[in-house]
Amino acid sequence: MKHGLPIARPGQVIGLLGGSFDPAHAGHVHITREALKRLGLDRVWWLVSPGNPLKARGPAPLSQRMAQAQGVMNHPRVDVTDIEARLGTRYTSRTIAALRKRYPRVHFVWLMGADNLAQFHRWQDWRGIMTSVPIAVLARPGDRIAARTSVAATVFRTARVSVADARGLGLRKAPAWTFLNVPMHAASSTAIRQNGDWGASAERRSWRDLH
Ligand SMILES: Nc1ncnc2c1ncn2[C@@H]1O[C@H](COP(=O)(O)OP(=O)(O)OP(=O)(O)O)[C@@H](O)[C@H]1O
Ligand SMILES: O=C(O)c1ccc[n+]([C@@H]2O[C@H](COP(=O)([O-])O)[C@@H](O)[C@H]2O)c1
Repeated sequence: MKHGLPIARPGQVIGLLGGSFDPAHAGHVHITREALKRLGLDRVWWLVSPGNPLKARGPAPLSQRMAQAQGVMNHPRVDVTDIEARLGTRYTSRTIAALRKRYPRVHFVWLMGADNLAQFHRWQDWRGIMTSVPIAVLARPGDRIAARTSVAATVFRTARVSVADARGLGLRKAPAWTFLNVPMHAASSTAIRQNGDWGASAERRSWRDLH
């Protein structure tokens, strides 16, 4: 880590998995391993978000989510980071712009579950994200059809890369995205929270309180 940011070598292909991780679970681990394998990534960085701009409910404190995520994700090529808090960014478009500026010779790939592609067109400057980094979408139970018929998938249909070519996704010029129809994992943070296994005593703050 340099200035609290991970070190990356020029030419490396790094997957970015942004999330609330409130809490991190086996589904996150599963898609991370699948992305490493199927996209030929050198590393994956988990970006534990200070707070999802679209979620009204505030997450558990960042330090608590970071510690829990570090306990769940144990892989030599994965870094669990609080990059967005360090950069002072919340919106993905700004995070990606800041990372591309700091790591001009690194190839970033944005990773997300199918549920996020379905509502991707609600993200700030989502077209700008699409045209700045390649994106890999990973199957999630219940969300495959919504993702495939989403606004983003429709608008950028000609930029879709076949699974057969997914290994080279990170070196492609954006817009370029692929849908990885990986074996699905049903874990979700919502279900864990509903079971009362996480964050019952966590101090929760709304996203607005964080600003
Ligand atoms: N089981 C899963 N399969 C595929 N993708 C997943 C899975 N769980 C999470 N993801 C993806 O990981 C990223 C971070 O997810 P997040 O931290 O919001 O977890 P979550 O389980 O979706 O949380 P919540 O239930 O609170 O919305 C998102 O892109 C999400 O789509
Ligand atoms: O930039 C946006 O407008 C935006 C809107 C919603 C979600 N995101 C990002 O999407 C990632 C997944 O969020 P979440 O809460 O579903 O885990 C996380 O990195 C968020 O910061 C980003």
